[in-house]
Amino acid sequence: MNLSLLARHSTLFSVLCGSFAVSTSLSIGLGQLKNLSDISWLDVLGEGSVGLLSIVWVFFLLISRPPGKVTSALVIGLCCFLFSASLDFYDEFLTYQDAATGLSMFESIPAAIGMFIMSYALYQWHQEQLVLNQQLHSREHDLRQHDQIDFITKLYGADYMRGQINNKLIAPPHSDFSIVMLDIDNFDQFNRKFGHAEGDRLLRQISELIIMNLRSSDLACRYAGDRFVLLLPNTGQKLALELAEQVRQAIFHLAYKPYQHPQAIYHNLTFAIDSVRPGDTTDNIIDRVNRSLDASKQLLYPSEVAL
Ligand SMILES: Nc1nc2c(ncn2[C@@H]2O[C@H](COP(=O)(O)OP(=O)(O)OP(=O)(O)O)[C@@H](O)[C@H]2O)c(=O)[nH]1
Repeated sequence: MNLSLLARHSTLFSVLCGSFAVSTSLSIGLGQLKNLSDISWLDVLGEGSVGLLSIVWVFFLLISRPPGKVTSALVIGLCCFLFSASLDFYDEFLTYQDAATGLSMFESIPAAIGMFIMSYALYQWHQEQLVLNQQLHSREHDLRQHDQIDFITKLYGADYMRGQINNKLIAPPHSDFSIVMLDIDNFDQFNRKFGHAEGDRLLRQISELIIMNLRSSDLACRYAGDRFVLLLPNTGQKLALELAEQVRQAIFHLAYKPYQHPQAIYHNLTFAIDSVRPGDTTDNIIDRVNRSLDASKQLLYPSEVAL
């Protein structure tokens, strides 16, 4: 279970605690304890479970979704629901005098409002998912092999990439096929300054930007660490250069804000391009583009790249 998103939802966490605190104070302030014999334990179990499960739902939302309008609406809707559920739960232990009977009369109103808010948010979530599915579809070429997907970036890994290059080499006719290898500059420094979890988040965002800038026929893979490979079928070197430069520009303009760091951090990529030549094998293409990238890095950062 990845809890890294939890720390970014402090406001929503306060809303959850606030709704719980208000319902508890209202109930305790206005009610009087029932006799034990008047308590229906079956109702306590049922209503207690509803409240508890609402909290579990909020927890899973907070660890699954990034901050944003849809997440806020889902959590606020659930908090309204939890507000009613907790009043209902306290009802089982408390009786209210005439002046406070309004509380039990109106206790279901927040739940209804919460359901409306959640319905709206679920519709927005559905729209969001349609866009994501479209992106997934375009990067997958109809074939998804889950065991070959990189856990952090959700891109295909190096093994899948090798398989795809192999297939391309053995399948005639041999049209233009270019390979771009990209490497994030100074990623190690970023990792050391902001931590590994932030590094993972940055890798994810960069991967999403890469996908968004590719055509439906292209494939992006995570080769290793901060190094990515783009496989571009039916693409000569000139077009490959244009595509790689578009990706570089997109990432260069990503204003990435690490957690609790007010200033945006910008990143550059270095890339190398190669095209399949007659008699090539998968290993020598990868080796060639790898060496070409190392050479470019060495020119840009002479002291950092090992020979
Ligand atoms: N957060 C995170 N870091 C990773 C992962 N895999 C590799 N790294 C880190 O990526 C960094 C790669 O370092 P380098 O190869 O020196 O890359 P660099 O700092 O970009 O240096 P240049 O390529 O010369 O610009 C190291 O700090 C690795 O620990 C990962 O999955 N997540």
